[in-house]
Amino acid sequence: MSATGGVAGGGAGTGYASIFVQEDVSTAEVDRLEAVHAPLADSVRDLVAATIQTCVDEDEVREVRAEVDALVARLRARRIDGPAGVRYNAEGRSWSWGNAVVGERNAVAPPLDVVRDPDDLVHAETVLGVQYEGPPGMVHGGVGALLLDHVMGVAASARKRVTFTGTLTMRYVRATPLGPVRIEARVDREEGRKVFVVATLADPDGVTVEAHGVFIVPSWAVTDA
Ligand SMILES: CCCCCCCCCCCCCC(=O)SCCNC(=O)CCNC(=O)[C@H](O)C(C)(C)COP(=O)(O)OP(=O)(O)OC[C@H]1O[C@@H](n2cnc3c(N)ncnc32)[C@H](O)[C@@H]1OP(=O)(O)O
Repeated sequence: MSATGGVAGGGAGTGYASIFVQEDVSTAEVDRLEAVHAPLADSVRDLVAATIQTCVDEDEVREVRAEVDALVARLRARRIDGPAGVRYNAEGRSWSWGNAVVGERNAVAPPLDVVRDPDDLVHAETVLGVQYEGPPGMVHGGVGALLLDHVMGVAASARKRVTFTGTLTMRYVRATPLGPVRIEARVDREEGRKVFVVATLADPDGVTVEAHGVFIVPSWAVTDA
């Protein structure tokens, strides 16, 4: 999120008009809310991992389930109706709390902080735990594609330009062990509304996945800026 600016977008008929929403809220207030909610998502991540790994007895599992159901009911007592969408303020701060990769409130998302360097290399690091397993002890191939897609999308989208994934090609060079990973992406070239992006996913021993993508500035998002 820190790598993207606000995007005035989602024209009539696109279906996106209601999810790119400008809000009259200060950056300080958005930061304050994130500081309250992000730790809850962290705790839920721990809950997911604990649910996979627990060896407690069956009665304990049933009791924990009842407690979790009660917590869910408390959180749902007041809630938005539908997805969190992408929001931005007049200061250019954007936030997408439900995003599957970077959503600050989304426990499904690994805690991925995407950074854009001054030379436009976009990168992110995270540790993939037991929740992301595919082959035994290894990262699920779709999870690798998910992370790459997002970081590549940030690279393609640049500051005030929004792009959508058109085509993604993955070459799985070798299996990625669960644990620390680094994703890097950069724009290779542009042709009209098409942005060609190259990227890698790596473990500490080197590249495990190479990716090429075509990201498209949708016709409804074309601006003069
Ligand atoms: C606050 C804001 C934050 C914003 C977030 C920032 C970071 C977020 C990061 C998120 C990252 C996660 C990101 C996600 O998860 S994005 C979600 C996954 N992607 C989608 O859902 C996309 C669905 N498809 C579409 O919306 C449209 O089909 C698009 C927008 C792709 C094109 O529809 P449009 O009507 O505009 O296009 P056009 O027909 O005029 O064609 C234009 C040109 O493009 C070429 N072409 C067309 N389709 C494809 C294709 N599939 N592959 C390759 N090329 C394609 C076409 O030949 C033509 O080329 P040329 O003939 O001119 O040479």
